[in-house]
Amino acid sequence: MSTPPIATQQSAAPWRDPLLLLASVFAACLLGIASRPAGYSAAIWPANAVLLGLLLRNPSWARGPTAWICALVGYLTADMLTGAPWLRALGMNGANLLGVAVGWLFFRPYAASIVGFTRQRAVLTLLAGSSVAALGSALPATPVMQWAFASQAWTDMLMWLSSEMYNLLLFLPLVLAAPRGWFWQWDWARLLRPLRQAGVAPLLALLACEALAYFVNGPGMLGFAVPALVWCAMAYGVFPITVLNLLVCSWKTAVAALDTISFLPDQLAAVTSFRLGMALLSLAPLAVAVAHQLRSQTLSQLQQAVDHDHLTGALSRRKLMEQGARLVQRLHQQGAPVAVLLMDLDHFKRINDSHGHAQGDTVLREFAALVQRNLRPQDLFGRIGGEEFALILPATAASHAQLIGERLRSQLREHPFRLQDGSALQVTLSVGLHATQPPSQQHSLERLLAWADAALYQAKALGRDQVRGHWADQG
Ligand SMILES: Nc1nc2c(ncn2[C@@H]2O[C@H](COP(=O)(O)OP(=O)(O)OP(=O)(O)O)[C@@H](O)[C@H]2O)c(=O)[nH]1
Repeated sequence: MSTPPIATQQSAAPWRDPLLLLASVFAACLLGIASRPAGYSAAIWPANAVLLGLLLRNPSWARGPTAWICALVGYLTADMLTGAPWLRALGMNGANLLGVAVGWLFFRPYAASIVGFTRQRAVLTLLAGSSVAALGSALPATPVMQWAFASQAWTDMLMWLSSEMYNLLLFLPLVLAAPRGWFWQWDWARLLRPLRQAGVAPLLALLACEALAYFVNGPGMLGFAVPALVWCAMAYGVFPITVLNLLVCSWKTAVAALDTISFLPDQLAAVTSFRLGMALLSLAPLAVAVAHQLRSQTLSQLQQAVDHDHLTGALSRRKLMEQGARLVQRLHQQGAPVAVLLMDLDHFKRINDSHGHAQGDTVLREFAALVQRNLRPQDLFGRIGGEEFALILPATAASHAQLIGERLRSQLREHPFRLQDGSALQVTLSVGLHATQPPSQQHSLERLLAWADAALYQAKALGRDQVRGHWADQG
């Protein structure tokens, strides 16, 4: 699945993208600042992941200085409006920006697969890139933290690193997997579609697991949600699982913050272990959702290939017979007429022999396109084999079917097939048709096709380039 940039869905005003970036960074910073314990850096910091995700989704933004300047303004404004000294804000946010730049350089070659998670390896790429980006900001941040909070270098380094891993592995997938246009449209019907399709059972299982984890408590509670998250991943898909991962981890973080962990350096081991554990656990459901999404896409591509003729895009014979039989049966039950047309290009072998197989293929393709332009959505069009095609027209009387056959025949006759030497090739069509006379006639699709075939045989025998009908009283 290729996911186009979030922010290119509407008419592009030149100020809109930088403003969106600035506002996103500013809002994400405020969220992080709200989680900041007194006297230390924030417990969660989504701004870097949000910025990195936006830059990866909109590659042109990162090339000029505007996006980077807007991002810095967003960081600094949020920090200074909430009372941070300007020198500390500059140092810490410089480290944030450096981490984003390192992450962007790492992810840039993989942007096509990581945006929308279109390859299975994207989850491992996410882990590798997030580790590099986290290190890219933790290294320059460490001396700033030491200076700002008079703490120990090793402690600051690990606190920052684990926080960045947590933020990147939870917020970045959300931005990367957000569906097309989601940011602008807030299309709730579309967002809730997975829930409507797959039902609420996986979600209820998740709530039950979390309730159990809350009451059982202890270090093992981190893993309680995993089975339900895996179920949600298979049921709902990639974007919903990034949202659920974030909600579950935020909930666990809030419970841990109220209960046992202070998110201050004096609990370095617990904080680091908790953050890394949470972030790494979220990769399992994400990997399942990505694998499931890719499998579904492959299956639907295979189904498409099986159901359609690869040269002309018409239905395959098998699909036509399957769908057509159901359609004919339904029309019989409704007492509605149905017409069946068998169409065969005249002297097609000569086209192949005189102008080559490739030219023959072009004729087949253009003929199929011509027919398809004439179809209603409810009509079925399939390739029976070689240069023979069938049309099943529901609720169509014989006289109307005859007109359609004539129209296709004359359109093909006038269609300008251009040969390589510039000359024109004329192709003609023979059509045999049969239409049922409801309510008395009830015949199988095979029977209707056999009668249409008898009519086609007549059309060929009478000189080709014509439409012949077969009526039931002809036997
Ligand atoms: N180019 C091309 N030729 C095909 C394809 N499938 C079948 N054919 C050719 O279609 C030709 C059909 O020839 P015939 O069955 O003798 O029919 P015709 O020449 O159209 O003669 P009439 O039907 O009697 O008018 C054969 O030469 C096949 O090789 C295809 O996918 N591409």
